[in-house]
Amino acid sequence: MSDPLRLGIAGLGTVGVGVVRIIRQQAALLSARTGREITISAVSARSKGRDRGISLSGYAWEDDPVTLATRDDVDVFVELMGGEDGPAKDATEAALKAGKHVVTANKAMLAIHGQALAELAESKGLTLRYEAAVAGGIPVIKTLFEGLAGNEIKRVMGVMNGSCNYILTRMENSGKTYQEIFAEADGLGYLEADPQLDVGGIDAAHKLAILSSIAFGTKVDFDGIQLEGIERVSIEDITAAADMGYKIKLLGVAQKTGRGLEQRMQPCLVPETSPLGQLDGGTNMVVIEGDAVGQIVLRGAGAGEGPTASAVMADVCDIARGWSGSVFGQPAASLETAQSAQSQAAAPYYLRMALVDKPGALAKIATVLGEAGVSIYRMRQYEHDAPSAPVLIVTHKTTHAALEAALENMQGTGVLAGEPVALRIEEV
Ligand SMILES: NC(=O)C1=CN([C@@H]2O[C@H](COP(=O)(O)OP(=O)(O)OC[C@H]3O[C@@H](n4cnc5c(N)ncnc54)[C@H](OP(=O)(O)O)[C@@H]3O)[C@@H](O)[C@H]2O)C=CC1
Ligand SMILES: N[C@@H](CCO)C(=O)O
Repeated sequence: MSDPLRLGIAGLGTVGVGVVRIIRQQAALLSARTGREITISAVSARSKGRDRGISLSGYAWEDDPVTLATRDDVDVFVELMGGEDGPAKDATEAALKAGKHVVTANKAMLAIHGQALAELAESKGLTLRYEAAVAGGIPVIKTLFEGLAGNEIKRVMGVMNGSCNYILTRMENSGKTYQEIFAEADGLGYLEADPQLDVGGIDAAHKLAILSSIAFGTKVDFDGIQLEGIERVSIEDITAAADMGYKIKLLGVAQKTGRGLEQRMQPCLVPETSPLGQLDGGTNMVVIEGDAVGQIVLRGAGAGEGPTASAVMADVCDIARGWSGSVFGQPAASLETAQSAQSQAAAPYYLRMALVDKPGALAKIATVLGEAGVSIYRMRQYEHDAPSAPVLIVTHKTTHAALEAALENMQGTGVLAGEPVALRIEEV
């Protein structure tokens, strides 16, 4: 049997503790599978005295993650602290400069600094792996790297933030408002310390940026993502969408078009019978379309101690086996700079509006839509007591530009009793 693979783990929170637990509980299985013992030389976290519910005996303690990352008895630096910059980035860079492989779960760091870190790792002939950074326990990075290596990837999409999917599903099941369910999720500890990372769509967009790079051979381009969170999704829209046969999901979509790389993370309607429509609670789903394989769907836990530690250990095991490879699936120097493109592909849209309840109001809206070239596919007006009439419209496929023109022209009709809501319907 080869020499042990010695880890230095910085970060002993949810994920770090999960990794230590697997290494302690599954030592025999891990060495049988990799042909090497996997050991922990040293650990680091902020507070040494904190009870973490696991024994850390036998591991050296370092207060400073950079010192940990560069220790002589560390072969692989495992970064599980989080944060785009600060100690996570400092220690990752220090580890690579000191000749250590790195495994991280840190999507924020990779979405912003992925290219520079990849270039550094590859210049040193080192491995930088991050299976846990996207969709937690779902092996989506490995699927793209290995299982789909023979495919030209056409589209990647999915629900990649469990907290948002939990909130949207709970709103749907309970009929409660966004504000009520946000407070509930926060109270249950389901949200990041900065909840804006979740509900603002930023965490999910970090993940999408990483997937796009691997799928399309482009440099990670977080800034190129058209981003909108779930804060403005109302219970009225969730209920109305359900009535028309749809669910609202925070959906990430990335695809290469003739004009460049289209990346968007925004609330969309999906058919309730589709796999994405049936994804409830905190679960994640990633849908990948390849030219040869067609469409595949991956589903599983996107967060939590066990699932995320499982993904970290997949990377550790690959390094133990001596498997390496480029950080984003092809040499970092060969990744193209993405030309970001707004979606121009036609799609159906959902429109919810309140109209002044007087003769000809609906006709005026239909005229404005028609003049912009937007064709109505389905329409519903509900019984009402209020002076305004609630109207739902599902359009035929139309471009975003045509829809925007129609929405703008509606303002001049004098029949709107509130701001219309328009959401894209994603065909999945
Ligand atoms: N939790 C999850 O389900 C998932 C998490 N991830 C990613 O995994 C990473 C870790 O997440 P998670 O375990 O949830 O985070 P936690 O907040 O639970 O743990 C963070 C750990 O890092 C330590 N830490 C923070 N700052 C420092 C520092 N300056 N020096 C040393 N140690 C430090 C903390 O120390 P102390 O305990 O003493 O405070 C803590 O042990 C993040 O990048 C996250 O985005 C990815 C997928 C899912
Ligand atoms: N806040 C994230 C954690 C996993 O990245 C989520 O809800 O999916």
